[in-house]
Amino acid sequence: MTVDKGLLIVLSGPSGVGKGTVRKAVFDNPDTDFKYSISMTTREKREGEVDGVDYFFKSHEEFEKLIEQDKFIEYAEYVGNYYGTPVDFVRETLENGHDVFLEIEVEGAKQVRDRFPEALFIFLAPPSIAHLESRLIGRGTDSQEVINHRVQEAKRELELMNLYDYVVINDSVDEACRKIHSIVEASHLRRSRVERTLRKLLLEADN
Ligand SMILES: Nc1nc2c(ncn2[C@@H]2O[C@H](COP(=O)(O)OP(=O)(O)O)[C@@H](O)[C@H]2O)c(=O)[nH]1
Ligand SMILES: Nc1ncnc2c1ncn2[C@@H]1O[C@H](COP(=O)(O)OP(=O)(O)O)[C@@H](O)[C@H]1O
Repeated sequence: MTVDKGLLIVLSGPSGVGKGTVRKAVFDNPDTDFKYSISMTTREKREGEVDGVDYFFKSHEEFEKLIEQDKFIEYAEYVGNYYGTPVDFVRETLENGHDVFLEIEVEGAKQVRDRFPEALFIFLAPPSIAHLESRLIGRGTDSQEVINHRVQEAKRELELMNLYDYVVINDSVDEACRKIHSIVEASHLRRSRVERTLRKLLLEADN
């Protein structure tokens, strides 16, 4: 562990909990100095989305070639499309001492745990299942059948919560953002303390 390297921050949670909304609010805050890792995806670009800003949009063939070349920290298939985190950007940015923020679904987050166990894992949870369902309905992007499926999936995904370092309830978006900022701050302080103590003990052991 070296504190001059950046911290990898992973925000995950069930579909419809508000990951995208909270992530946007975190990056709208001018005090945020984490770097957002733009994912690659094979899904269609939506109206208003910009290639290289919202996602790097790739064909299935391009994405599978990148998988073969081991270009992802993690990737997952989600509702019929691939989504993945490019490895080069994350490694270079962390090496340069900047914190990197990932907003990804739960399967991908599991893979990040294996490759970056020192990362900070934050689970975004809904205040209740009823809130989750009404947010999915309110978003207006899915049929009732897909919503029912997502709610069933979410119940399974909620059980993964205990694998995370922190759980943030997305009641108010502003409050969730504030909590994420203080969790990151606390993690930096903890890392510095641990490293200082470790250095001191190793120095003593050498003498
Ligand atoms: N595993 C993984 N999931 C991702 C990545 N990028 C985005 N996602 C997740 O993919 C899911 C679908 O994202 P998107 O198609 O933008 O739709 P929406 O967030 O449901 O409106 C969300 O849960 C995102 O958090 C990634 O690089 N890896
Ligand atoms: N704290 C919140 N209170 C009320 N509605 C919210 C909140 N957070 C997100 N939403 C709404 O819930 C829906 C799902 O949010 P979204 O960010 O798309 O979720 P995810 O990225 O986790 O799938 C959106 O319509 C969004 O506006």
